[in-house]
Amino acid sequence: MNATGSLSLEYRSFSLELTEALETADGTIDSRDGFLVRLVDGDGDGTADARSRSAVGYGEATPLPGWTESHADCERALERAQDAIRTDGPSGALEAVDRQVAARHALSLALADLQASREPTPLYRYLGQGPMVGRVPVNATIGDGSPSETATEAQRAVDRGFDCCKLKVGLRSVEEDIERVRRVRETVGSTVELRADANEAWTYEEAESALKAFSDLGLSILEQPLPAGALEGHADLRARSGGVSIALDEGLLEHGVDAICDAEAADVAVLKPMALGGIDVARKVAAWVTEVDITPLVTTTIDGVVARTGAVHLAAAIPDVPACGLATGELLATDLGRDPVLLEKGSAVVPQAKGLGVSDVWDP
Ligand SMILES: O=C(O)CCC(=O)c1ccccc1C(=O)O
Ligand SMILES: [Mg+2]
Repeated sequence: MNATGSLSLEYRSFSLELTEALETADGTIDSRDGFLVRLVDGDGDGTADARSRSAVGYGEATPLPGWTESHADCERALERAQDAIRTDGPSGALEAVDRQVAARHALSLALADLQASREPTPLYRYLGQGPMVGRVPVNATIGDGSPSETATEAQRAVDRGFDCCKLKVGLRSVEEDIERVRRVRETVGSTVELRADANEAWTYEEAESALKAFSDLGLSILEQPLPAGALEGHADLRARSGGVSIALDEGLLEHGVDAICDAEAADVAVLKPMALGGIDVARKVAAWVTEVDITPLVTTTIDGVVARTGAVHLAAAIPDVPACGLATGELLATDLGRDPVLLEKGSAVVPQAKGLGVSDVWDP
């Protein structure tokens, strides 16, 4: 692609309601507001040759308070990128959004989509240079609810083909959360993988008593039981987790890989491309954590189809990735366009078209 001149960035805002608010210990998510980004690379002289050389890349910035910059800061960053890309090309534009992770996510995704489309190769192969990957395993995401509501939701997910369910915990007493997991286990049987995400809700003592019960119930992963700051606490929990893997999500964003590794605070690292600043950054973090024997897994921040599909490509570029939190499209009442990712028997079918494989998203 040309360094300067022919590359232009456009963005438009969107608001996507969830079908039902997702209750987490961090707060309730009921709508996702952000910006769809389009990069157009073309000489624009109108000749057939120029048109055949012109290409489009899509990106999405969907800020989430507490995880990324604010909506207003994101918009200002995209404005800067729009100016910078004209004068200084992609590297100048990336520099202009360097500290706004959602805006950087959008720009870097649009650049990667454009470049992969030109090669032409599916985005995950452009990212990972690895073999063809047909599908990546995914988990169902289940919000807070009573024990019987939670069991019903989990069974519904299993009936639709999921074999891994992640339950949001930490909004009720630990006893009740244990009861929820118990009811789910009784309902779905022993072969379904169960995980829980406390989003920092617990004290050490609460986490310890939850882990004891969760271990007996065959829970595979407990995500972020303690506040992000508690690296030592997570390391201590790991030492007595009874076979339950400890995952850090908020903790990874706060401390980075080195500190987590030094403290031996995690078995699993949760990678959210929107919060890390892009799938390119997340891909590097994935390689880095793998090297220090931490298992990477990918989740969305309940994003629109552009960012969600980017996250599917990221997961496909990670060898032997465990089930990822990518089945979040079904939580949205509306979306930016047609979903190119089919969910089938607990897996996301990876698009094999060039680039992201997302089209028809620009016109609302
Ligand atoms: O991992 C999943 O199943 C879905 C993603 C998810 O749980 C999430 C979505 C938005 C914000 C935070 C989180 C989280 O993992 O803590
Ligand atoms: Mg989490």
